Amino acid sequence: MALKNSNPTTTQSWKELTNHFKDIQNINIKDLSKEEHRKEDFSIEFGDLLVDFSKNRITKKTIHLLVELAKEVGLKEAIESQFTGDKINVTEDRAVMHTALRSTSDVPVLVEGKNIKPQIQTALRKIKSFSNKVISGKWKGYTGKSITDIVNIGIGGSDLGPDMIVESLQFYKNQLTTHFVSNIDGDHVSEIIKKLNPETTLFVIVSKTFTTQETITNAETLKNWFLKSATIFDIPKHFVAVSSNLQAVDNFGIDKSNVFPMWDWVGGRFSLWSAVGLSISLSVGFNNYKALLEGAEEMDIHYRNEDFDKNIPVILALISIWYNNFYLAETEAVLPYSQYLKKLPDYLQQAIMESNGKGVDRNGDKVDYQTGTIVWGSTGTNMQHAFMQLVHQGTKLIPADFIGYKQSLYGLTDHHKKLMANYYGQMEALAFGKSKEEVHLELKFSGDEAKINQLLPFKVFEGNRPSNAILFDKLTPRSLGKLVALYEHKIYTQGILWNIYSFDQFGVELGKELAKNLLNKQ
Ligand SMILES: O=P(O)(O)OC[C@H]1O[C@H](O)[C@H](O)[C@@H](O)[C@@H]1O
Repeated sequence: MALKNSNPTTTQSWKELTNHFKDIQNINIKDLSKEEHRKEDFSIEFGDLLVDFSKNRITKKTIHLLVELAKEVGLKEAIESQFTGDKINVTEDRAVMHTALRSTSDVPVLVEGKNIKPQIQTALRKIKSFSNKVISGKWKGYTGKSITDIVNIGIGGSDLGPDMIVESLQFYKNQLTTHFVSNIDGDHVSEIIKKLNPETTLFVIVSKTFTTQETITNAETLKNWFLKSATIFDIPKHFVAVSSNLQAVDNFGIDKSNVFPMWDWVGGRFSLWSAVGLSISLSVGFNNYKALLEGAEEMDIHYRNEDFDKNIPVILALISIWYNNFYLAETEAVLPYSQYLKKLPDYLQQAIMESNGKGVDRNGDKVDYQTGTIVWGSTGTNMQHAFMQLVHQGTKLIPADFIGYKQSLYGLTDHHKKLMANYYGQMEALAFGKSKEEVHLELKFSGDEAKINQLLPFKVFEGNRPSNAILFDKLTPRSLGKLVALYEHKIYTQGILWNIYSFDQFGVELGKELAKNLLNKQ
């Protein structure tokens, strides 16, 4: 079924939202927090995940109207179209099937009339058996030694996803050391080479197209380095590839049996659930990799079936649209209170900004409203000592997602108590601020009245700055899968609401072409 094509700003719901915004734009989160049952009414619990969105400039009416907007633009049908294999990536004439990669149901998913589930299962079995061989030490290098180091060679979606997950699941890691080479900057690969022994290193070349300049250049450099110690007959023991371009992989000299599939119905930035996640499976073992997929599937089922007002990705997408299109907020912060998630903001920048950074609607017309949010962030508590000043007292409205965990992994309870006190403390400070009266009272004992009056304006926190608390019990492969899938569905929801295509990325091409032209002229 084709996606509905309508300018959201011309819908009845948008008109009502515009009027509603005029009525409540000066609403204060502090006043809203006094409402009875505010927390319960503006929270969604889903297994080990609790999303509290009560600290937002929204009322029940806001949510109601936003949900109406989602209905009016055909979100329900759009979600079904995604899950059932319609070619919703219209500009590239492709289905978008990352959800099928993690589906454990027997229901066939047809892409161009062909059930894609069997090939997904075959690929998973291959990932499992290969990972087991390498991790157990049965897979030997050219001198008979077991593998100690994995080098993932890729960029964009073929790097950010696996890198972020491996970093986030460090606690679950096995004895293998995993490296990621992405940048065309030769100093990147050179630094990694310093750490490697060719006899015990496995190279995983990940590129959907197998034409990406950075990846192929890095792969060639690493192959040449490897061949200083080994021969071309040793390549099958040390080089594997993940790609949909079998011819190019063959030309590179990779053994056919060492190729893991990629399909055109999986977008690069949504590909860590495919064999692009091979480095993840090698690093944390296949069972943990599978648990990651299962967590994502849980979120898929929730997204597909839950009513919009209880649907976590939909609600977070709608609230974000409220700020983006009505309050005209330009950016959003993602603030994980876990050092493990330090690469999540980078990963989400590609997922979100490459998907929804579009200025033309599904009709091909230039949009006259804001799309794609700018996302940025870093881990708490470090960022409290860096950029949070601006979020608390600057002139910009920056809605923020605070991601936290009830338990820490190593169980240092003293640390964790302090970490979570900061997690909640920051959200409270943003929402409720500190009034003149409070500041005055605080300063009363510390100086004369003139000094107090001089300092007062600088110490006041306006508050009324929105945040969402995304709280899991514990960081596990499963809960991480759920978290990443949450953001994936938020992206699609927003793309549907903005009437744009979220799955192409033509905007990255021009710079590549120009770089090529410049190279050719040299
Ligand atoms: O996997 P590859 O074909 O090498 O592509 C790697 C990356 O490069 C492109 O420029 C796109 O912007 C990304 O979406 C993609 O993930």
